[in-house]
Amino acid sequence: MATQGQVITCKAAVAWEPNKPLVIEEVQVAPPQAGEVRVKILFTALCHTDAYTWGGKDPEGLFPCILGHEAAGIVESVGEGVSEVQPGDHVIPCYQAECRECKFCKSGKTNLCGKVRVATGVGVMLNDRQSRFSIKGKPIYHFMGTSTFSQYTVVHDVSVAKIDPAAPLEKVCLLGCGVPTGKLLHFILRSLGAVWNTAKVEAGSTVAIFGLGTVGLAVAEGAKTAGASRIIGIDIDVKKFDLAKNFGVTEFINPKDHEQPIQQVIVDLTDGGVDYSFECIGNVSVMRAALECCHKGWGTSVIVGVAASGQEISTRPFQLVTGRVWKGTAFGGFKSRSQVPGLVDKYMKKEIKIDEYISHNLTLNDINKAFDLMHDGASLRVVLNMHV
Ligand SMILES: NC(=O)c1ccc[n+]([C@@H]2O[C@H](COP(=O)([O-])OP(=O)(O)OC[C@H]3O[C@@H](n4cnc5c(N)ncnc54)[C@H](O)[C@@H]3O)[C@@H](O)[C@H]2O)c1
Ligand SMILES: N[C@@H](CCC(=O)N[C@@H](CSCO)C(=O)NCC(=O)O)C(=O)O
Ligand SMILES: [Zn+2]
Ligand SMILES: [Zn+2]
Repeated sequence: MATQGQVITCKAAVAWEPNKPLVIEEVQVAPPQAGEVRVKILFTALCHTDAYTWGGKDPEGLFPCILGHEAAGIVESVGEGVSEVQPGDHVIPCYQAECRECKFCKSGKTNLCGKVRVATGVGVMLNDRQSRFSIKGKPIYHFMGTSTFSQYTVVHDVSVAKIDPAAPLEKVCLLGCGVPTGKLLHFILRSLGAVWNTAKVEAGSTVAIFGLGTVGLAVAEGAKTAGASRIIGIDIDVKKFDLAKNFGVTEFINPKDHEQPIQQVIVDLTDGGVDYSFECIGNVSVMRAALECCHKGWGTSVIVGVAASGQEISTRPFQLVTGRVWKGTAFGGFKSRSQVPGLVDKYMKKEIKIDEYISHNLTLNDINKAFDLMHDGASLRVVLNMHV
């Protein structure tokens, strides 16, 4: 291919400083080194985590950088030793890597992978601890090992999932983060004990979901599929309530309508608390409420939201002594390279929703408008066409 082994100059949205509008720049993207893959990004969506890092709340946030981690594209070229993908393959970059060799991957206990995390946390590639992005010689940091707000990006080979080439990339890009993250209910249930019959356990269970963005709505969809009898959605933005009905939410609570703490409101409504709760916001006070609205003896609360640097969670230990369980998840517990292709197949068979989470389609040039829509609560997922 003409570009193989060459530096590619293309457009990317660069975050020069926290909170300052992203700037569409011409960036130079170096060829992939050993174990790396250069991907032409066709479509990317925005996730709240991009806004969080851009907002200066991420202790791992480095500037200038190229954000973005929910995307789909086509492999342009591969570095030495890359065997699982080749130019032309359709792929989803995966911020959560899967090397299949490290102690995390081999543990059978987690979807986290240790192979490249040390590099992706500091915005560089593992090989030489350098960035593949630059502008006139000035390095620009990578983000989450994906940097999908660029027309071309370089990722580690352990961070790319090969998918069905028939899948529409403008839709399945959402499988790079938000939708799988919300599909975590089955993972949580599995981790509670393989001997349980999931369907029987779940029939009749009650669920509270704090935050009805894409992640919270995907949790609702999963809870509905699992047979939950009551799915209580909690949000301070009433616009989310009508929408959330389509994803299985059966009751709504706006904390602003209540004087009592929201956990008390939910405990009163549910005869002592819910079986499962999910915090999909990133607010540590809400995390506490989400734990404390769980039923004594068995209620499980899952932290999904990402909280700002320096924030800590707290509760009375008595909440845990009396049987509530507090846990968290990254990427819904899915092993990325192994399981993302299967999620694409499920979408193709109409077994999981994706289209319903896409509220806007814009272009890379509109990226700041897309962040405005997110901040105004006016969007679910905004998908950017990267080459228009
Ligand atoms: N753990 C993971 O793997 C993972 C993956 C993706 C996203 N996330 C995180 O999940 C969270 C949700 O992501 P998203 O993209 O769905 O975000 P989003 O911005 O689309 O949705 C957040 C929702 O929370 C609501 N909200 C805000 N403050 C609230 C409050 N105090 N009480 C009730 N509702 C409130 C907002 O109105 C909005 O509807 C973010 O923190 C994101 O960083 C985590
Ligand atoms: N950099 C932050 C951590 C951010 C975080 O927790 N990220 C989630 C994914 S959010 C996707 O939208 C995650 O998967 N974490 C596990 C990991 O990063 O390995 C910080 O340092 O606080
Ligand atoms: Zn995300
Ligand atoms: Zn690994």
